Amino acid sequence: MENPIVKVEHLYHRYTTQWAIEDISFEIDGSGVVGLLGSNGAGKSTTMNIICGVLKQTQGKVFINGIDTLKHPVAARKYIGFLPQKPPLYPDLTVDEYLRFCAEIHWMDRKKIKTAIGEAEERCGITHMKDRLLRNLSGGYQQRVGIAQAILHDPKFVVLDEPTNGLDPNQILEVRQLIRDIAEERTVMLSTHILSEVQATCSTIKMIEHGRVVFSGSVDEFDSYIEPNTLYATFDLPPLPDELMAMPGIRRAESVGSHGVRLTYDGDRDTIKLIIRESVARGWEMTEIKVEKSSMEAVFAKLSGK
Ligand SMILES: Nc1ncnc2c1ncn2[C@@H]1O[C@H](COP(=O)(O)OP(=O)(O)OP(=O)(O)O)[C@@H](O)[C@H]1O
Repeated sequence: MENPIVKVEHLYHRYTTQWAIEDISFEIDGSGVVGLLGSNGAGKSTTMNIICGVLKQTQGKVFINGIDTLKHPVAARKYIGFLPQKPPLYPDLTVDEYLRFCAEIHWMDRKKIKTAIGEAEERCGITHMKDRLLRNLSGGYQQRVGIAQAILHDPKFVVLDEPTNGLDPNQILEVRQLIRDIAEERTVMLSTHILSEVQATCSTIKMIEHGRVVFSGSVDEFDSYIEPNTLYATFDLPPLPDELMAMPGIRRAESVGSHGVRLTYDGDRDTIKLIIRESVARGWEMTEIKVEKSSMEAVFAKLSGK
């Protein structure tokens, strides 16, 4: 059986006396984008830095494609591309010079470097900037160069620490599209605390709080983590909220505009059926009824204990 691209086993780290992360374990496999979520200081960067071999864990193991990162760090790193929170760019180099330098520190085969740089530049939409000094690039282009260095050696696993931080809204959209593109043929893990970013780019989520994994699953599972208990209905001849509150299973009712009503209910499908029957019987002329899920923000707040 093939090894998962990443396996983290009982990972602990402390910088000083307190644990920054405690007993983190997970596996990641297949292509797509995994979102690493968590509040400020939750332990995302610590986890990513350890996985990428730039920080040595206090305890626990990381395997990249089955390779133990402590025993064989150089072999493991061949499979990893990493864009840290602060991209390691050298402002006095041109894009081409910088990517050549990165290829050399990845010990890439010299004969393949030129082609690899050309491909990475094309992929990241920076070919026309290849002779520009990095200091003269906009934040969005600098981020693309950072992503280009992370995919230059064609790694199976790419780690991006807050890749859209500091970009303007247009640059954010472009970089997210680029991330989705590069995740078509490899696994990408990105950290963020922007929930719309997770919805726009990720297929699965791992959430860390106080150094521990508090959620692991699909974006849909995250969305449905809080049992939905709100209904939204519209009527051509809406009833008074009190009429709805008198029905079994309805806890609250409030009017929204001239035709809408938001209802807090007991979560039972029979309550929805009852509202529909009553609407017909009493001539309220219902035009829509839907279950409203909790927002990602509400799920995030619940999981982070806030
Ligand atoms: N070099 C360091 N020395 C001491 N403590 C540190 C160091 N780096 C991080 N920490 C602490 O470790 C904990 C986890 O930090 P980490 O940077 O991993 O969190 P994060 O989830 O990436 O946060 P953010 O979203 O703010 O980047 C925090 O309490 C942080 O203060």
